[in-house]
Amino acid sequence: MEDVLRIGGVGVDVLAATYGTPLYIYDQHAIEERMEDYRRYFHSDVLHCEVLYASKAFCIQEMMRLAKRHDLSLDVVSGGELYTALAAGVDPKRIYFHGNNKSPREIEEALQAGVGTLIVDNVMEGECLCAQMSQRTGEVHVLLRVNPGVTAHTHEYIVTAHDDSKFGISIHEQEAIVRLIERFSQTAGIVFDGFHAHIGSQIFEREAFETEIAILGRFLAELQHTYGIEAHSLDVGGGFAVRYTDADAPIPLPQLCQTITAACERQKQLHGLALERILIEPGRSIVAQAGLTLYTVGFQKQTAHRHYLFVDGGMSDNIRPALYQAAYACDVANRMNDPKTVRTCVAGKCCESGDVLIEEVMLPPCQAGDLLAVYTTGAYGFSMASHYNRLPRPAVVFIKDGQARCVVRRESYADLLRGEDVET
Ligand SMILES: Cc1ncc(COP(=O)(O)O)c(C=O)c1O
Ligand SMILES: N[C@@H](CCCC[NH3+])C(=O)O
Repeated sequence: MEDVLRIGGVGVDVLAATYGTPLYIYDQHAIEERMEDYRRYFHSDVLHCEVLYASKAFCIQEMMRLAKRHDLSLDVVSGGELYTALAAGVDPKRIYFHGNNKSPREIEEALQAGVGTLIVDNVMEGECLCAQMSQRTGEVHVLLRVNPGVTAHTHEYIVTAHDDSKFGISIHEQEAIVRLIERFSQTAGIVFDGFHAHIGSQIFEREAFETEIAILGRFLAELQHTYGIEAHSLDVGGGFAVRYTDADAPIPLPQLCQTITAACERQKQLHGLALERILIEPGRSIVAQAGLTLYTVGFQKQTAHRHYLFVDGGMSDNIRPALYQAAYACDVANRMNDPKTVRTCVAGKCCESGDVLIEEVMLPPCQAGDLLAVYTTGAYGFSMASHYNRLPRPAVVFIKDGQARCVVRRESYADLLRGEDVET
């Protein structure tokens, strides 16, 4: 192995010298390969299969363009994500608009743009949509988000389908669901397609998805056989785990896709469902492993129990360790062959004791100016970045075929003042 880490054939020392640090670096080929793999493996002979990229994981125009090029649809959850997708030239019909509290204005924007499908999250939103549709012409497809009450084993902040979740209507509220679907059928322009559920994020167990689908199957059967409501589409969400450290063993993609398609086929057959189409919404598992964050090492210090190594970013570019106690792996990227002899705590530069990127990792002795690569930061890093402590957001670089290209420029101090030239 060379002393300097290379991404897509380019040395990270060259990238740091050209674009500065902190820097989000993506292997574009890895993203595209993953998109293709999803398209290849999410397949059924019985059901039409559709893959949506959950853009919240990493929402920039270039990602939207890649999704479009690889024929993925898009999941957006806000006017801002929708705006980004449209700006990138995504066909609005391929956009699915999620969110538990879309504003009336966002709904209006989505309808105006001709967004293909709205995922209605609660009864009030459904009523708001019906009211807006009765004032206009055109058509919108609707999926209703239901909460199947599945508790997946992941961090409590990213579980989305326990009984008291803020997302979706509980499948136990059948009357409310039936009434809402009736309202949809009475409203010109609304085409009710079926249901959506999403049980959480970074989920490792196949059984969680099998349980989700079995519960949804029984629910669809009850609606179909008791009320004559046919759901032609079922979107089972995303949440597929990735490998952040050696402790993680995600379900391999072919098995994951097979688990989902087989479970859906089984439910269709078991209950004689009218189901024709199934959808999944991977976000993290498309981009996380294709990305890393490159930092420059600054000062170090020894306390009674810890050796601290400070880097030039931190919770402002990666909130996940502070928010979810997320674990990451890293290397001193210009000393890849040096023996790892120092038990190190990697901390950021933000004014918070919790600004620790990696609690404990063995690293080689290193100096100010060395480069530290934190792996698997491609999802929910840039998209959850903040300006805390007025740190400008890092640049984003995509590497393909040995060529680097800056797809988001580094923010300047002047960018931080944008919007403040008002009523002084
Ligand atoms: C509705 C919905 N779909 C898809 C996703 C994407 O999840 P992940 O990035 O874990 O695949 C999320 C986030 O958890 C979500 O809330
Ligand atoms: N942002 C979270 C996951 C939430 C996904 C959106 N529902 C993470 O970084 O793990």
